[in-house]
Amino acid sequence: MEAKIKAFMDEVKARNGHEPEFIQAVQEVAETVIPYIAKHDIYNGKNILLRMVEPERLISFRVAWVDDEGEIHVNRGYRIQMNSAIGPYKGGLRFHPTVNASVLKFLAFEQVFKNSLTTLPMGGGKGGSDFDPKGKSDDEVMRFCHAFMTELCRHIGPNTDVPAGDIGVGAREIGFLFGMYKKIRNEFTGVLTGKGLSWGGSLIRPEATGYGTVYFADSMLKTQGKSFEGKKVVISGSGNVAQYAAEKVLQLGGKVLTLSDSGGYIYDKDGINEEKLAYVMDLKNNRRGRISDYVAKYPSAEFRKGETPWKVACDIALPCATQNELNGDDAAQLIKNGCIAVAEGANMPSTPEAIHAFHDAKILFAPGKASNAGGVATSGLEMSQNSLRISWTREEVDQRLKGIMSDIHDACIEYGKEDGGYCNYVKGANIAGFVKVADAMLAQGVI
Ligand SMILES: NC(=O)C1=CN([C@@H]2O[C@H](COP(=O)(O)OP(=O)(O)OC[C@H]3O[C@@H](n4cnc5c(N)ncnc54)[C@H](OP(=O)(O)O)[C@@H]3O)[C@@H](O)[C@H]2O)C=CC1
Ligand SMILES: O=C(O)CCC(=O)C(=O)O
Repeated sequence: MEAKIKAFMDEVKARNGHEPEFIQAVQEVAETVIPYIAKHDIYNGKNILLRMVEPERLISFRVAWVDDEGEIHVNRGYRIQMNSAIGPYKGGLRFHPTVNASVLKFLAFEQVFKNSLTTLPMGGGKGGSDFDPKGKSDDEVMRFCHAFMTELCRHIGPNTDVPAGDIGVGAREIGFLFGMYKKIRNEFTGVLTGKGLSWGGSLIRPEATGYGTVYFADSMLKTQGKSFEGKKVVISGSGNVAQYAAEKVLQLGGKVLTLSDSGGYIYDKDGINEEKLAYVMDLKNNRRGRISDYVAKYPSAEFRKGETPWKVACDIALPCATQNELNGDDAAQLIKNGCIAVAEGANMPSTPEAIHAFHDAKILFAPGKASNAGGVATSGLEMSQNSLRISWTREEVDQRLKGIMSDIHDACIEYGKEDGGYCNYVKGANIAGFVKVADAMLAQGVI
């Protein structure tokens, strides 16, 4: 089996050698899915996984825009249309200086499995730009988004490809992107998700990724008769996912000790309660400030510059910032401090070494493609509401989100439970996600 996996990865590396994040994501899937394929005749000899690692379409384009001083800037825009076997391409747009083809291909690849796990009919895609919205005025962000959509609009549509937000793309950016799509195409349609409530958005979509991550972690804890009640929780990030993960942890009786951004993390030993979280939401979403500002408002908290929060002793860790933010040493520290569960709100935040450490220690570990799938699942619910031209209530969407997260948890258990009872959720998510897409690809022939 080792030889088979190596031969497969050699071929992937030969074609994508300069794309480390993409290779990392594929390696993790290959290690769990190739042994499964070997035991199931219908997939043998079809090169399904090799077809799945090649994007159906990779679009790259120039985005030229003018800043407030009249200076012209050029960024690179992308859309990776990875796999459409089970539905239109679906996945977020990331605006961040680290964006490149490797990062977006890893995200698009993960998205294929994640979207399959949601049980909704969505293929996988991802896109974005190396544009950095940080420090830009609202007008500059608007001009960039309009320029970006001027090209992207040719490649997307409600039955073709439906983008949404990700790092650096929130409600403000989705509004500007939607406005330009509508103007150019002269149609009001559900072409993006994460829209404002008065123009086609869904209740609970802003909360969905963070809430879903905590629902998934709660399901994992329940398998051991445990819950969030009274648990110390360490969270990284302070953006969309981190904020609503923190909100749900508080609702379930947990104590949130940390939040972070790329400048460092804040540690509040008294806990970040609802009032403090409301301050963070205003700071980040309206004033667009830094997490370090928290200690000026709440001086009993500490700001630890340039560090990640994994040294803080906790029961549960929720990495909700970015890829590879939690390495093998961090994992060892968490385990040493008695951490019992890790659920990824971000995409691929744990390095392979960290994941091996969690598995070796047999602690509960949920990979992002399972635990953060609530965001895209609720985007799928937004698409359904747009098609039906109706709006479901907050309670109705939340109930559906809970149901979907519980079904994903069950699917991971079905495919990931090992002898001795430990559930390898990475294996479970990869195989459960693979089966549905692979079966659709088999049915559709070699295309
Ligand atoms: N939004 C969604 O619905 C979904 C998001 N995700 C994933 O969740 C993660 C967070 O996304 P989201 O909350 O939407 O994004 P936001 O832009 O709202 O927030 C991102 C947060 O992560 C921090 N961050 C970004 N890059 C780094 C870095 N290199 N080092 C340390 N901190 C960093 C940011 O800090 P700073 O402001 O300093 O950059 C910010 O606090 C991403 O991995 C994303 O792919 C997954 C599923 C759905
Ligand atoms: O809501 C969506 O379509 C995309 C969410 C996303 O980008 C993700 O799940 O990583």
